Amino acid sequence: MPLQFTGCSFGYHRRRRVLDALDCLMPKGRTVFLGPNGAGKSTVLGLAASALRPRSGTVSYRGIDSTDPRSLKKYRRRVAWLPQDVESVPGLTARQQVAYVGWLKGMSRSAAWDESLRALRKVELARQSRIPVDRLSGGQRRRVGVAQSLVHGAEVLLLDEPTAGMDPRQRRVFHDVLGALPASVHVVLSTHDTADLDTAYDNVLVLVSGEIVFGGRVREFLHHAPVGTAVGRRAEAAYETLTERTGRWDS
Ligand SMILES: Nc1ncnc2c1ncn2[C@@H]1O[C@H](COP(=O)(O)OP(=O)(O)OP(=O)(O)O)[C@@H](O)[C@H]1O
Repeated sequence: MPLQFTGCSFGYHRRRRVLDALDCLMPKGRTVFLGPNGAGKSTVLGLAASALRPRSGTVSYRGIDSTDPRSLKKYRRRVAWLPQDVESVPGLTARQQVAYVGWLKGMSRSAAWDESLRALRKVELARQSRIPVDRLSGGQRRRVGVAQSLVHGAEVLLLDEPTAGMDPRQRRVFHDVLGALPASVHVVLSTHDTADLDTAYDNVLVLVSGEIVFGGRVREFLHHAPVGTAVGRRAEAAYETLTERTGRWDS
């Protein structure tokens, strides 16, 4: 069973609901999560990470319910989340912070320490491993965040605009890291970048105003581009068709 939202409603504080009884299945493989600013992508990923709690409904992975306090720990061990803002733990170096996240996810101290360096190597940050995270650049901090999401070998990676602020080389490194993950790892990645969509991902989810307007394979998504669209523009055109069809502006 993949990651599943069932009748999930959520709003921040007492404000209007961002999600209203959302039913959604995030299938196996690499899923790119698209939608206009403010559509609710970060909210969905935060709920999937169990960092946010739905007002009603459930979020589960392979039948493990994140909204049940008895299974929350088990759920969190399977899931890794890279939020939009990677926080630095004051005083910790890049390696210490990545190891700390591994330990929080249930690894032994020594395994977390060893794996932290391996994860930092993957994102080409081994040389900066002794530098406090709050002294790294924005793009480097995002790479620490990617290392944090890799450290404990999670079954599900939830990545919220992971390449924002990365230079072109590091974006390539990131996509290589993604490509080298075992096929069994589920990846859900939010982005506004539709380039390379057909080669980098298996599935597409499009969210508009808290509603899924498309969920399916990349091939089916590309069929939404108007006939005659140049091959290089098909993903962008399909996205425009699907988001404009709703006739609403989200930002
Ligand atoms: N911490 C918060 N407090 C109050 N409202 C919030 C908070 N975070 C998000 N929202 C609101 O929830 C809605 C969905 O926001 P969200 O960040 O999930 O969208 P998004 O699709 O990720 O947007 P973007 O593409 O700009 O990152 C927006 O109306 C936003 O203003």
